[in-house]
Amino acid sequence: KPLQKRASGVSTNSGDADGQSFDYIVVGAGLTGTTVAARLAEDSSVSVLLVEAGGDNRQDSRIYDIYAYSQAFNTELDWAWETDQGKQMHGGKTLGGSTSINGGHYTRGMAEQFDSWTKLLEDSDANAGWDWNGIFSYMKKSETFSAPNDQQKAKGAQSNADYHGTSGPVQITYPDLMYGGPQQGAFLETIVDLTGISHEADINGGQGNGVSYTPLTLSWQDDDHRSSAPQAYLTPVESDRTNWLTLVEHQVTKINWKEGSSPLTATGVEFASADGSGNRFTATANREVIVACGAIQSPALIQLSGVGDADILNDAGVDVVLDMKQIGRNLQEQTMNSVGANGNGYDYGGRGPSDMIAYPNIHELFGEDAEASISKIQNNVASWAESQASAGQSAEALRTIFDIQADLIINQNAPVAEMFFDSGFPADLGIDNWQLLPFSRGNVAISNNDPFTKPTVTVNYFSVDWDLDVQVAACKLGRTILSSPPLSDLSSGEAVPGSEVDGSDASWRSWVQNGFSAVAHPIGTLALMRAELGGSVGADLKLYGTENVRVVDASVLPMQISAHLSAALYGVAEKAADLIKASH
Ligand SMILES: Cc1cc2nc3c(=O)[nH]c(=O)nc-3n(C[C@H](O)[C@H](O)[C@H](O)COP(=O)(O)OP(=O)(O)OC[C@H]3O[C@@H](n4cnc5c(N)ncnc54)[C@H](O)[C@@H]3O)c2cc1C
Repeated sequence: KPLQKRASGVSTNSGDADGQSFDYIVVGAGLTGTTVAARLAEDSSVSVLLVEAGGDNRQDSRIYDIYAYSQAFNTELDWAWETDQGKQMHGGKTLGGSTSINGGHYTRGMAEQFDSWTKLLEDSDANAGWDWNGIFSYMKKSETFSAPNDQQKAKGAQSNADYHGTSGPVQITYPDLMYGGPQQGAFLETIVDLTGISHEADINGGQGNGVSYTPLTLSWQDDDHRSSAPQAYLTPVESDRTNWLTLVEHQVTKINWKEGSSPLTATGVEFASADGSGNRFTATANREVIVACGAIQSPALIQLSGVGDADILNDAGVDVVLDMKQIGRNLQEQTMNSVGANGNGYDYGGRGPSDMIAYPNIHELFGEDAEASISKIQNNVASWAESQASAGQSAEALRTIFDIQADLIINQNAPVAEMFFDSGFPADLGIDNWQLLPFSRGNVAISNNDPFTKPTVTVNYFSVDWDLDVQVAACKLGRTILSSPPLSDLSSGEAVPGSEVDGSDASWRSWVQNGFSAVAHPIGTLALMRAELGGSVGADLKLYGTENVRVVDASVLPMQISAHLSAALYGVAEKAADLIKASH
């Protein structure tokens, strides 16, 4: 019997996957799903189906134009989840997921933060490569770094070749229209003067604590357009990889299980048109189902498939297949407030995007109040674990995790805030400030059995008040920086918050709490940790209790890192692809 010819490339036709079988079915064509699917499909003897709820918008300028940041928000390209406290969290609903709508800023965090993940795993998995060295090598594998050219160097960009890859799919470099005016350099000088933070030539080698010009995920060979996950991993091989089908505009509605199997064995997935209309279809997975829907939709999909906290599933009307209360817990999201001053008419000297970022540690952020903040952590970490227990596995489990987090902050100088110097937002001289390492924990839970109802997202922002201390300290330091030389020489006065904040702690706290936004860096909801700590996957990334379901996306990060997330996640996804390949 001749082999049936299977469809490949990017399709909107459900019939191309319905009733078909594939070796691997990858759910969600965002950062991690696209990376894993592409690497698996390098083996021409296996077949790969990648399913994406959003459309293929690669030709849409809101996607490819790196200067169009935020134009996709609250459109069909954005999940725009509502969260507690009336906030909204953005996430890409399009081929490429959040890499198609994100800011493109490329930073990696601190080596010790990755190393700490091994402490959360079983002892037997301590050498499985879930540490800085292991993930750093995979970050490099994903990357082609183009060192700054002479004009970019003249504007301040520097790099260290040892930190970067030269032959990976994701293009990393500086924009041609990089700002060359006085503002970025003045911010750098001012924050170094005020805090003693070190000026790092290239912050992407695991040092993480410092202030630096930082590169972006964009391609100079392609007019400085965005180097999204599909532009990197799919577009170049789209017509060659006849063993790889990407089905867009279709949402996976549940994972199908083999009746009575234990551990649970996935037979494939059910899917439907992403507008929620029409029939349910089925595709079969010969080997594995790989979940990559991001930290909000992945736990929701697993709950819809009958795996999760029995109380949540019962309330939602979903039959319980496996009671695992940790699914969707341990959510960690960050908070942002921006401060700004009007300029004195100086020339920006380019178009950006902004690329000057500071990552202060607790001493640099709090200055003379640092010891008090350290004592606050030491004296309260046990009670915080108690107060967050319902969003974790138990108070005891959270205590173990919080002790590791506290050690990173207190003893390893892990950066506690990001201060992103933003030319033109919210005023000429802008600083976006965010708390990087919250102790507050939240959760994601489906509210009914309709896969097209978005899950309930509860972040519990600032439920540990130290998180608010950090957010306030960053905004205060931002104000001080804006009013100190040499940056203040470029200013004609503070614009935000201005007279709304009189400088008292109370006025800062209320301004921050009223005005903050979610950063859109959710992680942790299916964490890479021991089950007793509230983890959902082990070092092989297999969902506990299952035979052939892996999770490869931002859900698995057990704790926040002091960086934007994409660099780390490309590393995680590259590593995931290798371990899946090696296991068959
Ligand atoms: C507004 C914004 C700005 C950001 N800025 C930066 C930045 O400057 N630098 C940086 O490094 N990081 C940034 N990030 C973070 C980074 O982009 C994300 O952390 C990363 O993309 C997450 O990867 P992921 O694979 O977990 O999820 P995603 O990339 O979000 O992909 C998940 C995909 O799954 C799809 N999906 C979900 N459910 C289903 C389903 N049931 N069936 C089929 N498909 C489904 C989604 O539509 C989506 O395409 C930003 C993120 C956002 C939202």
